[in-house]
Amino acid sequence: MIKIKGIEKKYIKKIVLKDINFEMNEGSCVGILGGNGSGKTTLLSVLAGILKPDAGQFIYMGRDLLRDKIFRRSTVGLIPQTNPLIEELSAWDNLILWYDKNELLKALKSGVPAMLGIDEFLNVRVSRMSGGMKKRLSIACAVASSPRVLLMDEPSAALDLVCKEHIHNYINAFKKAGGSIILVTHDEGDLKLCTRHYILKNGILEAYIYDGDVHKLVDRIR
Ligand SMILES: Nc1ncnc2c1ncn2[C@@H]1O[C@H](COP(=O)(O)OP(=O)(O)OP(=O)(O)O)[C@@H](O)[C@H]1O
Repeated sequence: MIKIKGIEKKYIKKIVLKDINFEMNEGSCVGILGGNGSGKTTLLSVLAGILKPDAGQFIYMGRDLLRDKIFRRSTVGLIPQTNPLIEELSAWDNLILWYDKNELLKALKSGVPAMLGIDEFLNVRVSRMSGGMKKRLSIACAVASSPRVLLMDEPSAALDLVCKEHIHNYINAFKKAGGSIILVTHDEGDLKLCTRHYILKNGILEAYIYDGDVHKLVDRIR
């Protein structure tokens, strides 16, 4: 069981997150929805340890990941909105910054990089890659340490259908293997992968029952 308890965050005087609470089981995917500027990226940044919250806990296996840096590093993976890749380097050279060489060779045959089709563009420089190739490579880098909890910030934004399918297959496999995902998204396809949905609005997180009606969802987010 993963528990997010009482997360609060303000920037100078602007309160962005007010007492955020939710729980999730292993093998599930929680979708965080909300309008632009509602605080979704701030929430993921707090959970990833990039931003310090004003209050709150992120409990996994009874330990607070916000305070236990070493445990957090081996447990949580973040796939940010903007890719963390080095533009001048090839896919291989980026991957080798995250993986041990033998592990990488194995992973390219049967691990996440293989599932995401990265072997097809191993020697291509990041600066010459499409958005979809960069996103797939970012995911492969983020999961090098086999995290049990993945934080994904709009993984499907601006991707074509083939690339979305690669990423959706990966998300499903990750859940099936018992991993947990907190997914910030605006994408209809991503919403279907989520076992539960929440809307973040005016700093408050509320549960939402998504029934496939996007118009209803848009009205609620507005
Ligand atoms: N470093 C910062 N300093 C001050 N205000 C910030 C900072 N980062 C974000 N904000 C403000 O906090 C609010 C939440 O921003 P955040 O990026 O978390 O929203 P979001 O829901 O992820 O938006 P989007 O959907 O556009 O990516 C916004 O009003 C934003 O302007």
